[in-house]
Amino acid sequence: MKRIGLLGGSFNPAHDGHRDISRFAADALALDEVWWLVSPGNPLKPKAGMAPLPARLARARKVARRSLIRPTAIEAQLRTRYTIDTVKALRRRYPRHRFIWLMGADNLAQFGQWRDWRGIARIMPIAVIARPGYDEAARGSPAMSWLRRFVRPARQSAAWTDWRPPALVLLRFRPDPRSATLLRQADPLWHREYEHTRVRDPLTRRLIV
Ligand SMILES: Nc1ncnc2c1ncn2[C@@H]1O[C@H](COP(=O)(O)OP(=O)(O)OP(=O)(O)O)[C@@H](O)[C@H]1O
Ligand SMILES: O=C(O)c1ccc[n+]([C@@H]2O[C@H](COP(=O)([O-])O)[C@@H](O)[C@H]2O)c1
Repeated sequence: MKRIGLLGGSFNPAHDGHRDISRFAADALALDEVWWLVSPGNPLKPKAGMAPLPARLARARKVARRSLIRPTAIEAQLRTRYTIDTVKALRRRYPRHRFIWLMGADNLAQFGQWRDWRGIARIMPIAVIARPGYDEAARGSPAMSWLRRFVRPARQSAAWTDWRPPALVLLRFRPDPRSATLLRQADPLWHREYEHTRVRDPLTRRLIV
């Protein structure tokens, strides 16, 4: 049985903030691995400005080097876009693993707009990582008014495999202001470097095109 954190994202591009929050969360939650689910396309985000999936996965692999992080584009293979479908498919495919959903506070602020978000929370525990500028919106979010009753103390976070979902834990590490938006502003063509890179998905061994 492996304990796995799932961090879904556009990773457009992946950055050291993703790496640091993943490592902190792995520590707090005693995780064996953190899988970065590099999304073929966030259903709520416009396609414009989204770098190609192979470039986003290649960059994520580079940022995640020599760590317990495994970037994957498995949603492309599962043909899932909505997180509810992804988490159901992953549980079927890996019945021996235990999964916890990880997300930054900005995602919790929007969580009420995700398809069947209560269903997601009923499937696996959720750990939310504080993020500068978003914590108030997250605390007051529509989803939080339902999730609040399921909050567990952060000091118990390593015991998450004993929790019966819904269960939510709020993790606070050193606030990390890094974001993909800032990186795109500094270098909108960051993905050029990966244009001719052939990238294999480390989880499925498939070539990503
Ligand atoms: N600095 C950070 N602190 C906390 N959580 C973060 C941070 N950066 C990213 N995350 C979280 O990592 C996951 C993937 O993030 P994503 O790929 O959207 O990167 P991003 O930096 O938020 O991108 P963008 O600026 O384009 O929205 C999300 O759950 C997001 O909340
Ligand atoms: O399932 C949904 O309705 C849904 C709506 C918006 C975002 N998500 C997921 O949330 C994760 C974060 O996305 P992003 O683009 O904010 O990095 C990523 O895994 C998306 O697939 C999921």
